[in-house]
Amino acid sequence: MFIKELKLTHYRNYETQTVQFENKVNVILGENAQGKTNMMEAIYVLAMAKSHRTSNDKDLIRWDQEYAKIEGRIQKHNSTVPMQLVISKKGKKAKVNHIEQQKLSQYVGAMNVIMFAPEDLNLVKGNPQVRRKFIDMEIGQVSAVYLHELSRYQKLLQQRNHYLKGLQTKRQTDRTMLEVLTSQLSETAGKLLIKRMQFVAQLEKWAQPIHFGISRGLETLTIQYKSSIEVLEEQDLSKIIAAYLEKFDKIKEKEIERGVTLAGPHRDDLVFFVNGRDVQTFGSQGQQRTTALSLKLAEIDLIYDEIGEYPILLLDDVLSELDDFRQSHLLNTIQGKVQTFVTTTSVEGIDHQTLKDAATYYVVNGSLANMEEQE
Ligand SMILES: Nc1ncnc2c1ncn2[C@@H]1O[C@H](COP(=O)(O)OP(=O)(O)OP(=O)(O)O)[C@@H](O)[C@H]1O
Repeated sequence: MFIKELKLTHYRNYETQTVQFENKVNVILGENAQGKTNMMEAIYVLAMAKSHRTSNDKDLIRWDQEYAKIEGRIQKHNSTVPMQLVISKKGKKAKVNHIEQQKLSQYVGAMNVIMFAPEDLNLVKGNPQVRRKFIDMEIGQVSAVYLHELSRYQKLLQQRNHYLKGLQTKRQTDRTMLEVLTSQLSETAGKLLIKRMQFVAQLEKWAQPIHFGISRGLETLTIQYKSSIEVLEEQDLSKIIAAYLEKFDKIKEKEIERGVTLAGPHRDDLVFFVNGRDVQTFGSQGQQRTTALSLKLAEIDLIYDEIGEYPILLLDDVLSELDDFRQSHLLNTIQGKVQTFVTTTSVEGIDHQTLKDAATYYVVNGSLANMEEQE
């Protein structure tokens, strides 16, 4: 799939901007603080209905305005799909094919993007929360059911924590409600866990040959899903639910004492190994970078495998950060099949071949122009 046209209204430092894009590499050039990242973020938000860099939607609205609007025409399976997202102080409204989507979980997935920005190195280096968010966002792109289960899980978790706090302070003494919530939580946790384990197996399958290639055949990447229960190989839902119930039964007193839920997908993590060693602890900067890049590139194949279309790739400020070998590896992976957006302050350090075949845009103070049309 690819974006044919993007229109921004009152988005960050853009007043109104309409731009046509081609199904190839699009380079967005500009000095610092002109609006390069804002443009990439707008494409990401159009797809995911949330930003990768702020959880406060109001930040996306131009300072002097009441709402922000992102509209896109997406070419997909031989048809053009209009998408629209309006962000106002009251909330978000999303449309696909001019039809308003009642739930954002139904909207997400109509368009698929993969963002690779400098902070994605935190995927390996950062805390478990970053990796959990990565898993949730990526599965969510291809599974509306997963997003639905995830929001159910979060609600149940909140209720359960609230109830545990009540027991802790002895405002509550009856534990019946705790049992009900534990059983509902265990069932939802089981469904999430199975999806996550399937995702991680696929991710490893696609990332392994990519990592092997980038490391010139020297490194084998493996990924382990770390769960708060003993993970069962056969991924049988009823057995997993039983394992959660058993776990909760064991830690019941501790949970009441602490007033929080101590097991479940909200505490899980991913561990990346290179040649059997934990990259977070033992990996060099280069190995961590290669791991993050391999995971992002693997997602291109993974999404294609799931939906039969390549996603759109957003490389924000990272291409010039990669050495020539990693750059050419990346470009070989996407060549001719993945619409790619690259932001940079300078073309220096970017592979010649990439620039030769690319469309170049220049952004100054919230205004984007196609360099060829300018000439
Ligand atoms: N809600 C907003 N309304 C208006 N302007 C905003 C808003 N949010 C951010 N900006 C402005 O957008 C500009 C930053 O744009 P952006 O982050 O896209 O920079 P960039 O071109 O990617 O620069 P760099 O190369 O430094 O990353 C800043 O001038 C900032 O003040």
